[in-house]
Amino acid sequence: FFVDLKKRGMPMAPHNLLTGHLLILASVMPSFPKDVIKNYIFEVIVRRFGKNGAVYLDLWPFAEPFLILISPHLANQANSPPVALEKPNALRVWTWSLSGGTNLFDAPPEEWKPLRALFSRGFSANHLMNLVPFIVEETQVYCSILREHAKLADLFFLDTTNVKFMLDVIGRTALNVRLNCQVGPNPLADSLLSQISWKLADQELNPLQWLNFVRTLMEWKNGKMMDAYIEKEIEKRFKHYQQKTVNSNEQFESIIDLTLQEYMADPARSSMPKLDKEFIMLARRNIRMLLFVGHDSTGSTITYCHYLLHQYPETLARLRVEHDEVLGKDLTQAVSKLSTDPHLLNQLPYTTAVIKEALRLFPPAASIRQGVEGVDLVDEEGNHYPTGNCMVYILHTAIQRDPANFVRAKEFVPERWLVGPEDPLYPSVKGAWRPFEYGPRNCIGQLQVMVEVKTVLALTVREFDIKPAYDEWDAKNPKKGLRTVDGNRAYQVDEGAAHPADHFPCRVYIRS
Ligand code: HEM
Repeated sequence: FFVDLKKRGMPMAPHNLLTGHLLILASVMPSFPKDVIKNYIFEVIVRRFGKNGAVYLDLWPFAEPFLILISPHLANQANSPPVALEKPNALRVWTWSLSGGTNLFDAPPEEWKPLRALFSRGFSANHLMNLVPFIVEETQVYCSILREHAKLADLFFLDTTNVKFMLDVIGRTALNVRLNCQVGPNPLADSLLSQISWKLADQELNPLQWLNFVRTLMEWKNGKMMDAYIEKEIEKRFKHYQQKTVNSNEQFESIIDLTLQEYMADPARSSMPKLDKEFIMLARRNIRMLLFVGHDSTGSTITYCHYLLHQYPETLARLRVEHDEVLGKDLTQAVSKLSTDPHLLNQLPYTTAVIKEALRLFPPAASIRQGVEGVDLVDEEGNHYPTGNCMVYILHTAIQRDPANFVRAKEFVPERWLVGPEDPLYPSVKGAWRPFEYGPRNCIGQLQVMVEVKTVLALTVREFDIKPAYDEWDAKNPKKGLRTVDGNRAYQVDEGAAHPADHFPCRVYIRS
């Protein structure tokens, strides 16, 4: 396949019949810290050997052929059907131990369409505002944990704290249950976190993964635990649904409640006395998947917001002014104001810009599609790139940090999201900001992310100063080798989503 691509003049690094591009990959790796996310390495290969932001990469026997993209122009085409709808099998190897089987995230097109329709009500803008009081409630627990760390004056790992915080939030918004994993053990949260940690970062690239029997056993055990917990909660939601037809005053409904209503709206099902097996399986798998995608990337985004705000004190000051203006200077009032009037979150344009800019510099995800035989991408010069037989991989970090796409690309400049087309800062390249991807399979949870992160920033940045403690951590834990990427110590590592290296050691202080 690669010999043929090469004959047709497709861009790639020098190719060896036996080792493909593995040695090229190995030659780039030493210029990065050992634990770095592979996307940084792929970017170097595209820039060195690619053409107009595309390169073919052969990592056999570890992976299927890749077509890697760092051009917004080509990425936009990859997110138009038919390529936009197809997900590769390699992705399923990774996601199924988390979800237990096919789900909205990885389903083939014909199964995906009805699933997306079934779940979309739970993610609508209107519904999201109902969630704010519950997000606020979990944020109060989060703040009390930060206060405790401030009191103890200890070094702790902000990213780990944020991941648990977001698990509590997604437990609430997806399943209507308080997991309380910020403050203690919870079987569902613990099994999910164990499942993630058992997944070798390189699982999808390792053809011998099935030899690890202990992991297989642990994945089975964690899966059973998650299924049992979720099934019990789904049954509770079904009982609630049945009662609710009598008492329709209840305000709050989680994603599973709305999905259940949508499912039962079919007249053939409306008189069902109990839930059918088909729905239970579908709900179980998708709730498992939502618990994963709904906490991981958002936790990382909150960490990077704090990291960048610490590095840019003027931005932090401006953010605090916006919160004073919209929520009042009395911090004790902010909680009740947000809970009673969640629409206040729509009056925080600078906060929105801060989050968008953090997602630009440190996008927690990338995008992957299965190419389709006979479908080519075409660059600005008219060159064709066949997608058939390839996983089409779009590198968000590379696109979003590229000076060709953004003025002052490496700097944290939220102001760029507030200016008009006449301003040189204005982001004018179509598809250059794509943390949630575009097209039919874009992130269904993106509005929820913005609501969650705005709430957290609104309730933390005025009370706390969060200071990275990497220097202190490194002094206590000396390691050989590189420890920064592009000057950043909090470079991204692969932990499901992309997270800051070493879980972001930090100290927190209460502001006077
Ligand atoms: C900062 C946080 C998040 C980021 C950056 C993010 C990013 C993404 C991206 C890039 C995709 C497309 C993946 C691809 O093209 O291969 C995606 C899909 C998806 N995301 Fe998110 N996501 C975030 C949070 C969430 C949340 C909170 C939820 C739900 C509670 C969620 C649910 C989903 C689902 C279900 C899909 C699959 C959609 C489909 O195929 O129809 N995400 N996300």
